[in-house]
Formats: sequence, structure tokens, C-alpha cells
Amino acid sequence: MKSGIQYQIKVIIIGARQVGKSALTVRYLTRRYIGEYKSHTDLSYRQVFCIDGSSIEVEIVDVSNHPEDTSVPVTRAKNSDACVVVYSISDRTSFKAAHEALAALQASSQRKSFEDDNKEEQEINPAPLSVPVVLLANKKDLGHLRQVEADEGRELAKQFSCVFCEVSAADPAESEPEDLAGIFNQLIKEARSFKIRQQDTNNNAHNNNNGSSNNNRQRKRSVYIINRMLGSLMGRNSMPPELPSSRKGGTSQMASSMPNVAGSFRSVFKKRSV
Ligand SMILES: Nc1nc2c(ncn2[C@@H]2O[C@H](COP(=O)(O)OP(=O)(O)OP(=O)(O)O)[C@@H](O)[C@H]2O)c(=O)[nH]1
Repeated sequence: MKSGIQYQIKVIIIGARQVGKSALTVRYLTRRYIGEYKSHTDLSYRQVFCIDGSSIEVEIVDVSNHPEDTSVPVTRAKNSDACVVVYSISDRTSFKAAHEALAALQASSQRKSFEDDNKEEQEINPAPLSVPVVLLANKKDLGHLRQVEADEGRELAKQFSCVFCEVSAADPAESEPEDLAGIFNQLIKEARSFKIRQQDTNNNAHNNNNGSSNNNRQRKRSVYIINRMLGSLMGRNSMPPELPSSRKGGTSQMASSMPNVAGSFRSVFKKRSV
């Protein structure tokens, strides 16, 4: 990390083709509106911001869509710290694509938490999105061509617990209460808090793992001691006795024929195990 930089945040902008992803990114970074962008590759912008006294290097990746592919390339959102999903209010297909993108993001969050959480609970309460997400309905200035109502966007955002805003890269006066810069800054702040929480969780998990490997080492040592004691009680080449199983409600053949040894085994086990 460069000196003076406290955090690095990667924000991914995804959405269907021609919804204004580049126009919104450039509007945020330069406060200007540039009408035409011709690019078939992802555009990456880096800028250092001072937000709430923290120096944050923000990388914004404006994800390009393959001209023949109508789906949103959600896999690009992997390894990002925040995500902006864009659709155009004058294009219902782009709204549908945004819905699919949010569902795919949620599915990938769910897969991640399935690996270590209670699966039944996950089925009842779907996992929240794994990174902070904002849903932006762009081209608000094109009200006369509107195909998607603001309430539909709001409802969709509610369904996926993300922030929603109708904006216009072309005409900022059309944006909802917060300006575009306010929305992006809020998202970056949220991503920073998210990252800090995640680092804390990882550190705790790491410490717990160290603790359990120490326990494992101690457990191995106690098993070794038990084996040695059994060896001296029964002679080197004898097989260790089976422990009497209280669950089965009976004693093993070996234990009943050698009650003293079984008793010793149990007391040794109790004393030495951890
Ligand atoms: N009226 C209006 N037009 C917009 C707005 N934002 C973008 N546009 C126009 O929409 C078209 C597409 O804008 P881009 O920013 O290139 O959209 P994109 O999503 O990056 O496009 P792809 O890279 O093809 O996926 C351009 O002609 C822009 O001028 C807006 O807020 N209002």
C-alpha cells in the first residue's frame, strides 16, 4: 500500500449495455458529463479521497459488457469491496438485467456463507449481499420515455436490502435528494467499515485456529501417554481394550474379562485428556 494510504477500496460498476455506467463514473470523478464513450474493455480509475479523515485509495472499475451478451457480468464483482448496479429508467430490459445481477450477487453470497454456517437457517433467511451494494436508476432526465417506475426500483432494492436512488448523469439537478457524489462517498464509507469488520472476523478466526491446533497437539500428546500406559499395563504386543460403551448398554468382551484394566484405562483417560 502506498504511504499515507490507509485503505484501498475497489468499487465495481455493473449493469446492462448503454445504461450510463461510464457517464455516471466520470460524472462522479470529474463532475462533468461526457456523452459518448466507446470502449469494449473494462475501464479502471484510481483516485485518493479523504473521507472522514481517512485517506482512501478508490479504484472504480467500469465493467464493459460483451456486445452480444445481454446478461450482466456479475462474476466481475468478485473480490470487490462495493458494487454499483445500474439500470436505465427508459429501458425495462436493463431493469430486468439489474434484478438478475442482484439475484446472482446474493446467490454467490449465499454460497460463501453455506460453507461455514447453518444451512437450514440460511434457507429460511437468505444471506445478505456479501458487499455493500447501491442500485442506481439512471437517466432520470428522460421522464417522458420512462418504462420503469421509481417504486419498482425501490421495491427491488428493498428485496435485496440495498440502497436505491434515481439519478441522472446528464442532469444532476434531476437526481434524488443526495447528489451522485454523496451516494458514492456513502458507499465507499460503508465499504471501508465492511472491510474493517471482515478483517476483525478473519483475525479472530485465525486466533481461534491457533488455539485449536494447540489443543490438538495437547490431545495427541495425551493419547500418546495413554498408549504408553496401556502398553506397560498389558504388555507391548497386546491389543488395546475396547472402551465399555455406555450408549450400547453393555461392556465389551475385553473389558468384562479384564475389569481392572478397563477401570485403569478410564481413570487414565479422565486424568490425561484435555
Ligand atoms: N439522457 C441521458 N443519457 C445518458 C445518461 N447517462 C448516459 N447517457 C447516454 O447513454 C449512452 C450510454 O452511456 P454510457 O455511459 O456509454 O453507458 P455504458 O453503460 O457505459 O455503456 P456500455 O459501455 O456500452 O455498456 C450515451 O449515449 C450517453 O450519452 C443520462 O443520465 N441521461
